[in-house]
Amino acid sequence: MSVYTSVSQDEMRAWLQRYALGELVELKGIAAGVTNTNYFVTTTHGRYVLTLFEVLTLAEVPYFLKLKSHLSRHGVACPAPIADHTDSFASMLAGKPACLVSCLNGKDISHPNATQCFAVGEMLAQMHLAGNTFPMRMANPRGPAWWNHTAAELYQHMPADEATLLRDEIAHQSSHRFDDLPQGVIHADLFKDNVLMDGDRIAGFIDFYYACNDILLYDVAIALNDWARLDDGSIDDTLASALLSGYQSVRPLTAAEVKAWPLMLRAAAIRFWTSRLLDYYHPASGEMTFTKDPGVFGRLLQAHRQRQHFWL
Ligand SMILES: Nc1ncnc2c1ncn2[C@@H]1O[C@H](COP(=O)(O)OP(=O)(O)OP(=O)(O)O)[C@@H](O)[C@H]1O
Ligand SMILES: N[C@@H](CCO)C(=O)O
Repeated sequence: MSVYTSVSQDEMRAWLQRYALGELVELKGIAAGVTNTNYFVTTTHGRYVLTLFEVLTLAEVPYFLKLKSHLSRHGVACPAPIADHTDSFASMLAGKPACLVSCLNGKDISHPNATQCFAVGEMLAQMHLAGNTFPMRMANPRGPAWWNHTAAELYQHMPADEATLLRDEIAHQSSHRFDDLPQGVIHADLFKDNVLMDGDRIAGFIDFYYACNDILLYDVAIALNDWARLDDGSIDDTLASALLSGYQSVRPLTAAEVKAWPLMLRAAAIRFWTSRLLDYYHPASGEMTFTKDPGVFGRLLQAHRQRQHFWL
């Protein structure tokens, strides 16, 4: 399904000469994934994942690959990019920027248990600490400025009560400053489908393509809003507490973060409500889109606004 760009065995064999990875044994397309083309590549040296970037340019890719390399070198569970004989992580293949990363032994899960939520929180905090020494910088492409101007265009399409809620929440968020909160490298999209699990162990975080510099607590809120959310849209107290305990077992939250936490959960809900609304009302033309339900995040925002207890 998500093999948009086909790579032939011959093309792959020739491209592999750039690497010290032996000879091609098998090349197999991966059905999962929405944005990029991915293949499992087996060589005489081992198993790797090939990604052909369908949107990012060759100039844009190094930030993400260098970040993954940095995190992996620091022990954070994520794929390690493989460097070629020119010491580059990416080059063109079949007309697209392409890279090879280590293949992780795990699967994404849709119904995590508390142990798994604890492990995700713990690894996220490890990632935040390891990110402190990453020298490159990236602004958040989906921060408040983005949701502000994107939502302004969406209100006209939305049911009036939902538009009022989104408008009111964005105004409320704009009146708060979070400058005193710890910042660093964040994943910014740590949903369940972006973590491969091996039982209760994290095999690896994947899909770093929204990674950027921003408020660390915002990343925790994004993860909690997905990992602790049940099928009926409600947040499970046990899963939420487990994720936060895991996080704080590595990096305890500051007093300023504890104070900002309720609003941060709401900010994280706005981010994905807005992006899903955008996909819903304006699906990108010519692209195969798999629109996810925006309403989930509207209801979650409403629930967070009424919540009295925040698991801290
Ligand atoms: N390093 C890896 N090791 C093992 N499997 C991987 C690895 N990277 C990706 N996969 C598999 O490939 C699938 C698709 O990857 P991914 O979700 O990154 O696709 P994408 O199209 O690049 O991103 P998205 O779906 O978020 O737009 C994953 O669900 C996972 O099954
Ligand atoms: N994780 C996002 C999609 C990728 O940004 C969502 O579920 O809306």
